[in-house]
Amino acid sequence: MSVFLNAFLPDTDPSSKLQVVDRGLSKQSAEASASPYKLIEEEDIRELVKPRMPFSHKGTYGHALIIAGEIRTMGAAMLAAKGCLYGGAGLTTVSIPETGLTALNSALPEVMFLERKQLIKMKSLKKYNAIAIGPGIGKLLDGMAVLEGFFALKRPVIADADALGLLGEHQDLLYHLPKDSILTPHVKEFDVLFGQHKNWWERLQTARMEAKKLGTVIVLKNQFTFIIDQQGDVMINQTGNPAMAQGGMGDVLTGLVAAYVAQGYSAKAAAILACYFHGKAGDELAKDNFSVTASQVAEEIPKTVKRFIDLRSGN
Ligand SMILES: NC(=O)C1=CN([C@@H]2O[C@H](COP(=O)(O)OP(=O)(O)OC[C@H]3O[C@@H](n4cnc5c(N)ncnc54)[C@H](O)[C@@H]3O)[C@@H](O)[C@H]2O)[C@@H](O)CC1
Ligand SMILES: Nc1ncnc2c1ncn2[C@@H]1O[C@H](COP(=O)(O)OP(=O)(O)O)[C@@H](O)[C@H]1O
Repeated sequence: MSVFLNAFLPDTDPSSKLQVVDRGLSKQSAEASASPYKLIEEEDIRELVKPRMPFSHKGTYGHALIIAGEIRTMGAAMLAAKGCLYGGAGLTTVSIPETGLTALNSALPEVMFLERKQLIKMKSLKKYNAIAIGPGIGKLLDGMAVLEGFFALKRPVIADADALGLLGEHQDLLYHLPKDSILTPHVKEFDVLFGQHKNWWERLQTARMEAKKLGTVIVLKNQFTFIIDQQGDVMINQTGNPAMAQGGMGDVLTGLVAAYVAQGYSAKAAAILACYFHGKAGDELAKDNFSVTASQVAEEIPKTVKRFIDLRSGN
């Protein structure tokens, strides 16, 4: 039986009711029969996810830098760092204001710290395999200078929350985003970036066009998150549930995306794996909990991934 796009949208319109969604990612949209809309299936994740290797060490799994937090939203930085740590990055460094250092060392002793003033020293950034910017940075950090620096280095970034606000205000910068960057807007942030939309069908058409034009991956978050790749194909994530509708959930997702980029996955694969396991961890927690916190989701991720891999290998 065919599945139609409107089943995954919070609103309806005639076009989405007619748009067929393919099950699974294997069909390519160049094929005549393939739809640009594809449901992510368990089988797709099985093909993407890589096991931890014998004789591997922290260097094998990459070093992620998370630029996040200000006085009132230091928690966003902690949650993003936590998502990255529990997502399996070999090393995680967070750049927060120094006022958050005691909290960081108490809550997440595994995570290292980078002073904000180091961010504009480009040489010191070369060692990072993934750079995420935005959760809770507010307006205190000179985010523009930092973003311009990354862009000059041509380093892809994962941009979320307040960094998306900055890109929305400075469209010239948006169109200089390094290729293979990942944008992770929720619906309001998406409209700040690309203008107001009447409905989700229109929003998806814009996302497809912009992802192609920018050469980036766009993760448009909702109950069903849409991952739009550089070719304009739309992958629909089916995991996740309303118990996860709590502040900080997106911050954990950003950290998780960074963890997968650091581990060497492509921008598209990192976005797919992060959305899938983030939602699946939330689904497992929601079996016993009416609502789940962002911290719980981060902490659940290693178990969720382990169970998934063990099921594949029949353990
Ligand atoms: N512990 C912390 O420090 C937290 C910090 N956070 C950070 O705080 C900053 C600002 O977050 P805010 O929550 O104020 O601003 P947001 O821009 O995230 O949200 C503003 C409002 O938009 C609406 N909205 C959000 N998502 C929506 C959706 N999918 N559909 C419809 N409406 C939606 C909600 O009414 C929300 O109150 C961000 O940088 C964020 O990363 C938040 O993540 C919450 C937790
Ligand atoms: N009802 C829901 N069903 C599935 N996932 C949800 C639901 N509500 C929120 N989420 C997930 O939680 C995250 C929320 O992100 P975001 O709005 O950026 O949160 P925050 O800014 O508070 O960190 C997204 O990944 C979204 O898919």
